[in-house]
Amino acid sequence: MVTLEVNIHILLVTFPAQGHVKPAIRFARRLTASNASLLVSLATNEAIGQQMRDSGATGSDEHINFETFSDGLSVDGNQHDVDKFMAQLNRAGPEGLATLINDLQVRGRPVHCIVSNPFVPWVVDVAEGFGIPCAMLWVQSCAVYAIYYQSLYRLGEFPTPERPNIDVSLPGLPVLKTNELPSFLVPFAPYQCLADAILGHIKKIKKVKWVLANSFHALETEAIQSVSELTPIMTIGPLVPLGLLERSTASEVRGDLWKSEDDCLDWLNTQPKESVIYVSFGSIVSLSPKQIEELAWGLASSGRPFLWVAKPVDSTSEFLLPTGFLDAAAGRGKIVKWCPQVEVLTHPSVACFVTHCGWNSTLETIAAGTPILAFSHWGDQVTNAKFLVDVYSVGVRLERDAEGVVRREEVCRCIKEIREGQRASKIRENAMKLKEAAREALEEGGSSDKNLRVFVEDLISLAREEEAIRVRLPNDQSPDD
Ligand SMILES: O=c1ccn([C@@H]2O[C@H](COP(=O)(O)OP(=O)(O)O[C@H]3O[C@H](CO)[C@@H](O)[C@H](O)[C@H]3O)[C@@H](O)[C@H]2O)c(=O)[nH]1
Repeated sequence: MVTLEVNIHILLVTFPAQGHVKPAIRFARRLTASNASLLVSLATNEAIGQQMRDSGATGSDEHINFETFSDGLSVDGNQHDVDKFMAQLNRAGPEGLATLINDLQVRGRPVHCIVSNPFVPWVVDVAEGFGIPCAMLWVQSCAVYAIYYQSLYRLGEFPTPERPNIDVSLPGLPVLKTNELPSFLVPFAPYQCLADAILGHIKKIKKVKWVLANSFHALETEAIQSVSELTPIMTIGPLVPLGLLERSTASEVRGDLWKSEDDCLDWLNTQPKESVIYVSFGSIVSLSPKQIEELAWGLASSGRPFLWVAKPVDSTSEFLLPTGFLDAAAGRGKIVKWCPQVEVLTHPSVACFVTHCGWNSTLETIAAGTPILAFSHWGDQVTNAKFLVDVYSVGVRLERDAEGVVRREEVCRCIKEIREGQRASKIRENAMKLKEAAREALEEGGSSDKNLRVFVEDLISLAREEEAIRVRLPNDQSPDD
């Protein structure tokens, strides 16, 4: 391991959401494990910072420091109106972040590089204002990156209000129907502010020195090749705990925003091998009461044990299970509000995962080699589902009816399909091959390992140059003067 005379301090600014905090912490761990000269400060807004402290997510790690910046909202402020929240974050975030950077300088921790994940385009401007080199940690798939990039620059034909339903054909990707594109790109789709934020971030990509993607080459070879011809990208994933790939038993800072009900692992210990259906929709997706009802009765009538993460969207709402369901599923079903997903996915009792196909869940499942029942909702999830089912062939898609509901019969049909018959065997075989490919990407000399080293070496060279300039300059001059 190369060590430097100076420490290199990386400020990792994460969008305040579970699906962004988790890969950011895992990236921080990879960096600090790769070189003893690297220190990482992970920064998010005050509300999420508080939530992380409350759930014990900030755990101890001598090379990773947890910081917050102000977005002008109180820590217990209502963040559930996405439009208002994004507007506030865009308005107050830049000043809050600039204050934090100055404060770190005063505390003797000048920042050498800023890394941000998507949805916070203003971070690039703040970094530029301070003259600090900037990287983007892309926390979705490279295929999705390619789609957003080409939509931004209209490099292909995309749906418009006049022609909302077209097939989109882009190099290196399968033909995508409108409902397989990241939903923010579909005309009149909800959460336009998120489309603006993500496209706004990609627009600034020319000012960013490195784009580091949480993916791996063997998974997305063609998409990576085709997008690389347009704009540079380096895969450094999958950002999953190494224990998931059986490479290490090192403990991880888990980064959960909610207290995890770890005793579900004891319950899993009592279940037969490869029998349990694990069900979770990540941190943001909410199901309609009708959908909860259909899913519940589908699980109850599947005849199999299940572990269901039934999380209310926020502290003011409840997750209402249908009357009689708990009695019907007694002894066979376990319901929790949050679980240690990585441990669950690797538990020998788990047979398959009913997932919303968020990118972290997707990569964790791939790394665990667990077959998937794809139940996507919006954003990149729909594109991830397309790839999981039709390209990687590691899952089965739960189909919605004309009202947009996945009915109980469909739940049962898919559980049967992923467990029995020829397609099920092929899916299990493919899942094991992808797991192996994920392991290879991360092992020494693997594609993601090499890219991470390139990034770290670039940082070291930059720090050396800066140090050389500082030594040559008189004491009262900074390199920028
Ligand atoms: O009980 C649970 C449930 C989830 N998780 C973890 O929470 C994370 C969830 O991330 P993800 O699967 O990506 O879902 P979301 O939180 O919904 O992520 C949002 O952000 C992602 C990155 O932008 C997008 O890919 C998703 O579509 C978007 O919904 C994963 O690491 C899970 O292991 C737990 O630890 N315990």
